[in-house]
Amino acid sequence: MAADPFSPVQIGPITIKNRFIRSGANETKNKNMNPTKALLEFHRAYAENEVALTTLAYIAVSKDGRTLPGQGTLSDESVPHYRAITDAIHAAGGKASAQITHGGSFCQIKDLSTSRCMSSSGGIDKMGVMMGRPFQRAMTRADMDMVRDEFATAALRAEQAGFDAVELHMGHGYLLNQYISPLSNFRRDEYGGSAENRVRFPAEVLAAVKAAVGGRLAVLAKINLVDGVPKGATIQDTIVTAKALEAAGADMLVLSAGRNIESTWKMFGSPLPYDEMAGMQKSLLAKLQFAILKRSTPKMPPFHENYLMEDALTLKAALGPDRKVKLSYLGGVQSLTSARAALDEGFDAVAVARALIHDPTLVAQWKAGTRDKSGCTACNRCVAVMYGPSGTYCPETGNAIDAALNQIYAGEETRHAA
Ligand SMILES: Cc1cc2nc3c(=O)[nH]c(=O)nc-3n(C[C@H](O)[C@H](O)[C@H](O)COP(=O)(O)O)c2cc1C
Repeated sequence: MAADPFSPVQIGPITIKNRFIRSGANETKNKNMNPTKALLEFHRAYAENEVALTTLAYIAVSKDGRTLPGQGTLSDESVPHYRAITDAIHAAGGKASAQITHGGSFCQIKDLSTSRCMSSSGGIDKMGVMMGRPFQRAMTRADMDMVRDEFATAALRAEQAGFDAVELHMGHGYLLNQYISPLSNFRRDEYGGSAENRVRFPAEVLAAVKAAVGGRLAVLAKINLVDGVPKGATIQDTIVTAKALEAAGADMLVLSAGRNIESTWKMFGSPLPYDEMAGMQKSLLAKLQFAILKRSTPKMPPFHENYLMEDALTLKAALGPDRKVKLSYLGGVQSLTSARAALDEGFDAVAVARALIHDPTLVAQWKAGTRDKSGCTACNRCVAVMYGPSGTYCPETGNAIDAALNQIYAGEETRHAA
């Protein structure tokens, strides 16, 4: 029977009050790797407006794992800052998830990281070429142990900071996806080759996180259904990936698609505004990067709601009726009607990013019955401004928790009052 969108659902050891998850979307509202009051207000608004689980996006497991200056890390220093945010979310009736991640070969911004970029495989990285830091090295077993332990430590710090869940980012081309995807994994050991081998390290990381916090925090993994380009991960690969992550103890899989360089259109179901993004860059190399990405974007059908449904249904069917792992549909949920359609298909929850960036009160409006369709046009200008000084907001609505908040708080850090 189809779930009521406003009925609770259990994810591992936690229960969230309804089926709506605010999907992780880089807020870039941290300063010196610590969250700001703007980040607190950003997420408080979601919790006050009926989002059951709001995800603080891209929290790097180490300083070297960041890809943008406004991203945070879970360090001993930042724990009290994050505690202030989770307290605010809890007081507003919501729950908080920390998306923990590492950029791997995407960590090319020289001022951000201290060491040479590392990835599943060595060589020249396409993004790195344009950022002036082209070479990445293949991770050794010692590197893999270090990163695995960093994920587990970050999860423990997330628990200290009052988070209810952690989400391991295994999609979109970041480090753990650099193992899963055949576009970036050329290893010849037991961590490369078949889909079973490619998911082995991400599954080890998940098992370490589960051993650290499982039973107290929900452990989610965000994965790609498909990479969306020839030679990329297929849905058959992802069936193997999902089964391995379920066996490693994942409580929920959040089902995304596409890679940051090769196939952003697959991730978003609509093209990125590359001209606007190029215009915001100072360096010629960065402008060139966006021009190349624009040229490589294929002609695609117009954006439509629930654009990842077909692959999501294939995966769900392959996991079978007795699957233990919960599944969150994601991709183009822009109305209560499309959210209901996903729940009617048997998904346990829906994750929403752009429609909630456009209007953080949307789920409350759905609950009150005052609105169905979001006004978000999937123009993706929120992605373009993410690289600017205000961090992520909707330039179309300039919503209540946008740049104004950043001005009020001017990057002020959020220290817990206690
Ligand atoms: C501005 C912006 C930033 C994003 N940053 C992240 C991120 O940090 N981590 C992540 O997993 N996904 C990120 N995403 C992807 C979204 O979580 C989501 O997968 C995608 O937008 C499709 O969902 P939607 O149709 O509900 O927007 C971002 C999306 C947007 C629009």
